[in-house]
Amino acid sequence: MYLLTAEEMRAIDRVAIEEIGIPGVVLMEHAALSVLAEIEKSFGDVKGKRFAAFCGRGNNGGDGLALSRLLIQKGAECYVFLSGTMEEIGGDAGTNLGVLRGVGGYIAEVTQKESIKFIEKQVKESEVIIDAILGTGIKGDVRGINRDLIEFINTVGKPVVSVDIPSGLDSDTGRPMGIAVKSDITVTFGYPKVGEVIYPGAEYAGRLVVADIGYPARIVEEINPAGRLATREELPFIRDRERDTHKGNYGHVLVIGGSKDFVGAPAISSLAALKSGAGLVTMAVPSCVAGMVSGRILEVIPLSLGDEDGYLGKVALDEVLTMIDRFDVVAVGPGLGMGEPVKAFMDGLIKNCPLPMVIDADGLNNIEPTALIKSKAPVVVTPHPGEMARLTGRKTEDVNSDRINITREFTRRYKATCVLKGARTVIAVENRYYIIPTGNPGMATAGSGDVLTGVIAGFIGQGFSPTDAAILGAYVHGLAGDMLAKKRGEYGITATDIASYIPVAINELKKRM
Ligand SMILES: NC(=O)C1=CN([C@@H]2O[C@H](COP(=O)(O)OP(=O)(O)OC[C@H]3O[C@@H](n4cnc5c(N)ncnc54)[C@H](OP(=O)(O)O)[C@@H]3O)[C@@H](O)[C@H]2O)[C@@H](O)CC1
Ligand SMILES: Nc1ncnc2c1ncn2[C@@H]1O[C@H](COP(=O)(O)OP(=O)(O)O)[C@@H](O)[C@H]1O
Ligand SMILES: [K+]
Repeated sequence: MYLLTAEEMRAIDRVAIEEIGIPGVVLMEHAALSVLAEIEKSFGDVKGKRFAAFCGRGNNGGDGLALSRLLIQKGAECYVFLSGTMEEIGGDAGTNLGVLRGVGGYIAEVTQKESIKFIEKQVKESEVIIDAILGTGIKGDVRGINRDLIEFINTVGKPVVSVDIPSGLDSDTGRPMGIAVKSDITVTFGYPKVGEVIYPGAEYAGRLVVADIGYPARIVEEINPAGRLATREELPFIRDRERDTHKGNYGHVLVIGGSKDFVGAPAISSLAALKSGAGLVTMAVPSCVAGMVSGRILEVIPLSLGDEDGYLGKVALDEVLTMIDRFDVVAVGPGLGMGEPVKAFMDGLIKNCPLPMVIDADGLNNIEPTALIKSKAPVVVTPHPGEMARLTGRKTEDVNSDRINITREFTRRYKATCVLKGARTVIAVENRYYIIPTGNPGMATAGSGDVLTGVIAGFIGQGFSPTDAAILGAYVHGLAGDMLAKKRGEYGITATDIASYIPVAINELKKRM
């Protein structure tokens, strides 16, 4: 699903209204009708119910005024609070103000903070608050009475429905512009806005409903926004397995990892690759830990490589490269540890490996990103924000505050599909990026990233392109976590639990495809 910035949304509005000739007030009516429909769906028949609608002076306020009139016509009581005076409202919003007055709606002008105490009673009597103060037209930090009203709405303790976007939220960054409404439901028009699906914006938006208000599809296609929200319907298609096939048809994944410091990580990735449907998985670890890990997963083929003081190094590299044509894809990094031998191993592997690679964890911690440019085959990197910080010479907080741009920049510079993990994983591929909506804080647990590495490699082995495998893998990984959390709660989920749910998640997805 397209994911839009405020500028892209404005361009769509402009083409729809000025070039195609759809009157703005028609779009506004559709917008209001779509919010009404969602209110009826969520709160039932509106007849006899009380609403408090806060309307700003721009078009977002106009949507709110049209909605208030529709509510009144359906038999609801609706107090309308304008953040300004009626004279200040013009254009399509002005038209709707006129119509609302025509049907006899109650309208109060709230122009200063001191007046809020006079409306408190009416607001507290209302069952639902409608937030139509600010939309995508916000400029700078929220000022004046709009700020006071947002502050007030957040203290009332009634369900809030936001029109298009929670007032005060930046449509592009998902950050409040000083302050923002904390909504229960946001009905957004046309397409979701970037800031509504990434954090912290997603938390402000509450349940996000995307409403079609009649923008012709060709407008967005021509604008071709870079952002996409990964949705079930648009995921790479997972085919049924053909009957006359064997394990050789589903890819042989080579997982390389482990060191004297970490023994479990490559095993978790190997298990996950199998759970994603890989035909064969070989797990290569330094010989010093081979005895500890091989045999833990009976289905995995163990491969013991030469070790250098407990780490993989040059000898291991030669061994891997000699037998590389036995495999279809390499997943490298989990548990490798740090140090010179590992650096040499990773450097040589990236330069010489002819197979697609998924590089994670210490596979990333031991390289400079410029090394990726020299890879012979497509590479997927799966850093968490800490790893991304090291790769790009930033602080982790800085990575997290600009996740999309940093991920896109990484892919552009180093020619690798980049998966930046964390709440709302971002995946950059060439000139697009995807936000993965699945996953939950229960997945913030040791080894859950190793599961993702195995799943992506497993999908590449089964014939998905590395970018498709990254998108599908991240979605499935998060869905497995969500299904687990739904069943058992978010506490105490382990990485192997997530791996064991990968087949369940794939099955669930296939049902809807
Ligand atoms: N016809 C269309 O295009 C359609 C548009 N649609 C709807 O319109 C919305 C976009 O409308 P928009 O562009 O009018 O801007 P909007 O979000 O109402 O904000 C402007 C108002 O906010 C104020 N304000 C701004 N910044 C502020 C700040 N920092 N602090 C305080 N105040 C601030 C600004 O005040 P001013 O600068 O004038 O003092 C002005 O009053 C969009 O989200 C969707 O809901 C749909 O109906 C479909 C058709
Ligand atoms: N709050 C969250 N919401 C969604 N996904 C999360 C959340 N926390 C963690 N995850 C997911 O869990 C995985 C954690 O990976 P990572 O940090 O590499 O862990 P590890 O290094 O222990 O394997 C990532 O895929 C990440 O997206
Ligand atoms: K709003």
